[in-house]
Amino acid sequence: MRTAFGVETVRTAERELMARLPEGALMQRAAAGLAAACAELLGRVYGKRVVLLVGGGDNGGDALYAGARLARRGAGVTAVLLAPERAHEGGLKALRAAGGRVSAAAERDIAGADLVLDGIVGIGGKGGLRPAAAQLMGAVRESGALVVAVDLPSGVEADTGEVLGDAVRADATVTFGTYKPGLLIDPARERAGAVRLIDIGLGLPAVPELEALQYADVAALLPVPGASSDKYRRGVVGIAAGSARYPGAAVLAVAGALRSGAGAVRYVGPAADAVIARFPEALVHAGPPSRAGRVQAWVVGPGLGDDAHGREQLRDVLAADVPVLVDADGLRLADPEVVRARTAPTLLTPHAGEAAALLGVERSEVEAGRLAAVRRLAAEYRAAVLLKGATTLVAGPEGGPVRVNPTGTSWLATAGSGDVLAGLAGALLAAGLTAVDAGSVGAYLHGLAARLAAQGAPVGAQDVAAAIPAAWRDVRG
Ligand SMILES: NC(=O)C1=CN([C@@H]2O[C@H](COP(=O)(O)OP(=O)(O)OC[C@H]3O[C@@H](n4cnc5c(N)ncnc54)[C@H](O)[C@@H]3O)[C@@H](O)[C@H]2O)[C@@H](O)CC1
Ligand SMILES: Nc1ncnc2c1ncn2[C@@H]1O[C@H](COP(=O)(O)OP(=O)(O)O)[C@@H](O)[C@H]1O
Ligand SMILES: [K+]
Repeated sequence: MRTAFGVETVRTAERELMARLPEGALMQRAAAGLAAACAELLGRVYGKRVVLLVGGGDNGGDALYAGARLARRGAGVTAVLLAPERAHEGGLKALRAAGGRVSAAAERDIAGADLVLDGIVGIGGKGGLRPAAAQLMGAVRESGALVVAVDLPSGVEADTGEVLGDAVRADATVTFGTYKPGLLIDPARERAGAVRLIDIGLGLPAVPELEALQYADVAALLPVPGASSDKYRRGVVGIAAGSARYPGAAVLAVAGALRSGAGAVRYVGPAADAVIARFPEALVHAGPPSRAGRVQAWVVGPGLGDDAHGREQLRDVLAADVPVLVDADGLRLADPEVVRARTAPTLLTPHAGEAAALLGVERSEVEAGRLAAVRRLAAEYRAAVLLKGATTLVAGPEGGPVRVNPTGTSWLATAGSGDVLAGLAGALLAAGLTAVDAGSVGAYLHGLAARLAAQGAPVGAQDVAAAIPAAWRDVRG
C-alpha cells in the first residue's frame, strides 16, 4: 500500500525525529537523496549545468545542499535566490564551498540549464507561485531543461491536491519521508511528474490520510473461486439499469459485471432484449428487482432515465437488504434520507458533476477540491463514495483513509466507461468485498483494463470491459 500523510503530521514526525538527531542531519538525508536522484536523471553529472531556484525556507535549503553535492561531482551549479535575505545560510555556504555560485542573471543561466531544481517552496507553501517565480518558470519552460521538484512542485497545495494559481510543472519530484496527498491527487499530481520517495526515517502514525492500492493489495482482495464454489457463493449481481432511451448503458454494465468474477448476472429492466442478444449468459427478468430472485448485490442507475419506471426500480433496489451501488441517474433520483437510512452497505459512484449536484455546489468546486468533496459526500450520505475523474477517490462512511486510484488513464474519459465500472464494482460487492474495497479494486482494474486496451490509442467502453480479464491476469501475475 502506498500511503500519504498531510503537512501537520509530517511536521510533527519531523520535530520528533530532529530532536533525536544532530542539527541539520535530516536536511542532509533529504539532500543526499535528492542529489542522487538528479544524478540519475542527468546520466553524467560532470559538466552539466544545474540551476537551483531557491525560496526563503528549508525547501530552498534542500536544493542548496543537493546543489553542493552535484557541484562536488563536477556540475556547474548556479543558485537563483528568490528571497535573498532569507535564503538558507548553511546551504548557501555549502554551495559556495563546493564551487557553486549565486546567479547574477537568472534568465540567462536558466536558458543554458540542463536541469532546474525547484526549491522555491515545499510543505510551507500556500497559494500559487508569486509573480517573480511564475515569470522564472516561463523561462524554464522555454529552456527545455529537466525540472525536478524538491518535495513538491511549488505552488500546489500539499494537503489537498488543489492548484490555486501558477504552479511548477515538474518532470520528476523527489519527496521526503512520505508522499503528500497533493502528489497523488489531481490537479496537483499531474504537476509532479514521476515521484520518487526518499526515506529520511520519519516515524509516521499507523493510519494515513490517503492510501493507494498497489498490485499486491489488489491481488489479495480479488475474489477467486475455490473448489467448493458455486454461482451463489461467487455472488450474483443484479443490474437495474438502461431504459428505452439508453439501452446501451444496461449492456455495458452487464458487460462489466460478467467479466468481474460474479457467479451470475441478473438484469432487470427494459433493455433485456439488447442484453440477451449480446450476453446470452445473463439472466433477465421483467418484473421489479425485488422479484428477480436471489441477488447478493445490486447496481442501480446507469441509463435508468427519470420516468416513473426508473424511480420505481430505484426505490425497490434501495429497499433491498444487500449491498447496493448507485450510479448515474440513480444518484439524481435517490432520496438522501433513504440512502442514509439503509443498513446494508451503499456505494455511490458520482463523477464531479453528479457529486456537485449531490452536495449543492458548483462542479468546479468539486474538481478543484476532490478530497474534501469525497469526504463530505461520504459523511453526509453515510455511504461509501467513489468520486470518478482524473484521480478517482474512494471514501468510507466512517472516515479513515481515503483511497486514491493509481491506475487511471485519460483514455477512460469516454461515454459509457462509467457504466462498465458500475458493473465491475457491483460484481465485487456481490462477491463479498466491502464497499470501499469493491470501489477501489474496481477502479484499479478499470483503469488498468483501459490502459491495456488503449495502448496509447482511443478506446470505447466495450473495449475496456473486454480488457478486464487481462487486467485481472496482470494483477494476479
Ligand atoms: N523540517 C525538516 O526537518 C525537513 C524539511 N525539509 C524541507 O523543508 C521544507 C519545508 O520547509 P519550510 O517549513 O521552511 O517551508 P517552505 O520552504 O516550504 O516555505 C518557506 C516559506 O515560503 C513562503 N511561502 C509560502 N507560500 C509561498 C509561495 N506560494 N511562494 C513563495 N513563497 C511562499 C512562506 O513564508 C514559507 O514559510 C519541506 O518541504 C522539505 O523540502 C527537508 O529538508 C527534510 C527535513
Ligand atoms: N481525465 C481523466 N483521466 C482518467 N480517468 C478519467 C478522466 N475522466 C474521466 N475518467 C474516468 O472515466 C470514467 C467515466 O465515467 P462517467 O463519467 O460515469 O462516464 P459515463 O457516464 O459516460 O460512463 C470514470 O471511471 C472516470 O474516473
Ligand atoms: K518545491
